[in-house]
Amino acid sequence: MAEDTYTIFTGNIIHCEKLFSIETLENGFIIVKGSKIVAIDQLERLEETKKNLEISKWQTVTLKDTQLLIPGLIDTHIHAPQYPNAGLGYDLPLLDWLQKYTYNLEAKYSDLDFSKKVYDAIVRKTLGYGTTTACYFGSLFRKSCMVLVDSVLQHGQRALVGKINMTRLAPENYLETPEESITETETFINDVLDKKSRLVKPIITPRFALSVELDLMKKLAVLASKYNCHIQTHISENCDEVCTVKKMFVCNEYADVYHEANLLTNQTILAHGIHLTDDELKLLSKKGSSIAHCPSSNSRLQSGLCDVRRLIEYDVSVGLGTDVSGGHSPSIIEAMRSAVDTSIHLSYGKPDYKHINCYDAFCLATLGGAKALSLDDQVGNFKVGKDFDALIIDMDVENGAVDLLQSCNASELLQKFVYLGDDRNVVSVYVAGNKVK
Ligand SMILES: Nc1nc2[nH]cnc2c(=O)[nH]1
Ligand SMILES: [Zn+2]
Repeated sequence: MAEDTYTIFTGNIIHCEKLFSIETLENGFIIVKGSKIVAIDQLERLEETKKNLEISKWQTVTLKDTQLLIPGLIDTHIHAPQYPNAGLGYDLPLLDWLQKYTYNLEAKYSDLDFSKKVYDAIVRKTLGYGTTTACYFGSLFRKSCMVLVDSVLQHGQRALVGKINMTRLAPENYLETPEESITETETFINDVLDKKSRLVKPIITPRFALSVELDLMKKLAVLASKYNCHIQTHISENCDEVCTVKKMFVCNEYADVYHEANLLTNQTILAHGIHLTDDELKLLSKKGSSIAHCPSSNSRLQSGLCDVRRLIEYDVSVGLGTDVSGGHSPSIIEAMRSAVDTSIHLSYGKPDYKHINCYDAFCLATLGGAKALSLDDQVGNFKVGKDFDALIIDMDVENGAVDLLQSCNASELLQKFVYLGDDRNVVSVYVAGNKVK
């Protein structure tokens, strides 16, 4: 959208106003100027608002009764190079799965043509499912990670992109020395910053504690501080992983390792966190570090059931992640369903346990993700002043998975979307006011 033109969206609007409360406007409007939301209200106040804002030129997008305007979905944890393995190799738990399937695939990304092919595909696919912001793990290879950055820029997604750091416990051709790890990461950060994009930022990405020695982690924390960068890694995903970390680092808790390395900041996002202890959750809460909840992956790799309710009670920010290809699906719609299922499974036999519902999952996939990535000053809901990252959902599309067969109000359309929706129901995608689908 040109900076001086206004676009007025009218129709059903739903967003997570604050965690975990939904605002529904059955007959509402949002006014967008350039990349920003300048007004949101009930339709009867549109004329008055246009007058107040002195809007003389605008275009209108009028939603159908079967359509819904919602904030863009946020994937807080996804491995772009693992996309070719989505749906494959779920016969092994985490540590064996990494050795047998994952590192061998990721080692292929020294090939930049292969990188381009896969990265274009995953960025287009996630945008198609309505992921307006993605927090990507790349591969070990800096140049390949820049190919991912270029795909993201080309297709107009908002993203954090990380070059993995990994110096041990993988095949020879997929390791770097600690010296290379630091210099390549700093070069990568500068190369991404040189793109001068508002939408795409670098993120420091030590793979997990087993891949990187403490001294290197400390140096990466210094880089994060120097460039004010986000940090991402994995934590407490699998019981064998937790035991091995405790033995290798001679520590009481997994989180102590990251704490000692100064990697726990309020811009740190940790994937999984299934087996965290109460003390670790207190530490994460104190540090303002967040969890990327990846329920599909937790099932596919038989890692366990992550209790999101418990994380929220400890005041730890939570977003949703697909964790492709630990997770089989690149869709955050699927992750919302899986988050509800996991929570219901945890509630069995506990009469007082309040499992999360589809509205909670929607909050996690939007404002929750934005908070987890510390991007909630920019995205996550339709507050005036934020960027317009949004989806038009239509639950009555031809050849979709859903036959609507009755009229539905806005809340019912959202329920249908969470439980039955897929990319065919995501008819338009906007990132910072630009229509990218
Ligand atoms: N799910 C998952 N967990 C990890 N822990 C370390 N690396 C990985 C990975 O690639 N996927
Ligand atoms: Zn992961």
